[in-house]
Amino acid sequence: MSGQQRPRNTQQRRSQRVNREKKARGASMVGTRFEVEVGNIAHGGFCIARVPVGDDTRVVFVRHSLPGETAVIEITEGTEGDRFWRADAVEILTASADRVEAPCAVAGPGLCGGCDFQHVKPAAQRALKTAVVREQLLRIAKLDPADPLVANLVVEDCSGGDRELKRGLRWRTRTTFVGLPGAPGRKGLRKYRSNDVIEVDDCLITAPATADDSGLVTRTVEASAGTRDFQVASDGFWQVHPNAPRVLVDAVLEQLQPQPGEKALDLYAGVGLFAAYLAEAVGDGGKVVAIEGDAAAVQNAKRNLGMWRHASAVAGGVAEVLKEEYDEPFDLVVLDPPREGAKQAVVAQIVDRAPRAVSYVACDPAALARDVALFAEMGYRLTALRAFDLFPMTHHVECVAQFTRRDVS
Ligand SMILES: C[S@@+](CC[C@H](N)C(=O)[O-])C[C@H]1O[C@@H](n2cnc3c(N)ncnc32)[C@H](O)[C@@H]1O
Repeated sequence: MSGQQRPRNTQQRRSQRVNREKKARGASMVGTRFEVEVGNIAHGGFCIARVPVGDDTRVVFVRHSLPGETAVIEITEGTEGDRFWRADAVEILTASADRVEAPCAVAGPGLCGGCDFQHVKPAAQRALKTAVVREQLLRIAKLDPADPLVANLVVEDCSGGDRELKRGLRWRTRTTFVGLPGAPGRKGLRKYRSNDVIEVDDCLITAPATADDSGLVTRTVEASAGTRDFQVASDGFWQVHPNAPRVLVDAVLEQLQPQPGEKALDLYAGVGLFAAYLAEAVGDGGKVVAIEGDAAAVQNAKRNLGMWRHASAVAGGVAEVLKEEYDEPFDLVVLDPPREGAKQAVVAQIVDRAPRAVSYVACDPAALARDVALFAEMGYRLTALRAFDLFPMTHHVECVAQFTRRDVS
């Protein structure tokens, strides 16, 4: 379509707008190479580098690199006018002592987008994640670097001594493969920030026996507070790392210290993992309410909590159910929201119930940091923090944060 032609439909209008914006941002930088010194790790699995552009510098988010390395990077996204570019490290000139040969043959520039840290020793991966969690808490939640919760934070190894898990391999109990276009029967995974698929016959972070995809599956959790079975839809939410349920239940119970007779909320409850352990601990003089948005998960939570009359599972959005059905005090709250975090409305609802302790299971440290700031504004201090390496080889990290009302010692 020429510049003079009027766009005929929304798609053409959008593509005209995108072209105009691209022109304003200058020529594409994709494919351009620079030699850089790689700086700190950032949230998202890349390191920060800067390249000179005229009198200015440009920030570049570099994958497949490590802090302190010198490397040749190749720009993968960005135009001359953009404030930052994305790049892959395509040649390492001075390697970090933390660098290893990636165990996976499809990890690396332009290949599978599933892992970020295949080229990093497992212990060093945890150190990178520790740095990211700290940085988010300092920058977003404005915590003091000298605060022992920040200064002493260490992302914990969750392999439990298993040889493959210790190497960061064979931990994913669920992986969604996609069909390889034009090759029936062959499968793959998507490239980084792309819809292109790369063939992956054997994903090394995927556990050998993954769930089949029909009906219910039984998951057994052996936590310190006892062994329990849970019914989960095979396509429903369940913690992906085999040790995650145990590790998270132990951390949450350690933070909440539930007592007989107490009232507890399990928010974003899934099939009632935390609610079940809380129900046992508070006993029939107490009360546990699990709130979950996914109807199938709620049906399974009802089954999983069925043996306790003082425990119930309720379907609906957390903010709405709390407001409409549970506008009453609770002693304890555990929440495990999706990546975007709990946000203002839910934090305010939690604080309104005046719990003596809150345990917050967070899969995104930036969202956690935003919610730490909200809790602080509303009178709840961050009083304990643990972080777990439940997603080895990727930049993801799980945190469990305890908040305590300021007037509770
Ligand atoms: C990270 S999972 C946690 C599940 C559970 N705590 C567990 O460990 O198995 C988050 C859950 O929140 C649910 N969810 C997401 N947004 C919600 C909302 N606004 N209200 C209620 N549940 C929600 C999802 O369906 C999902 O089951």
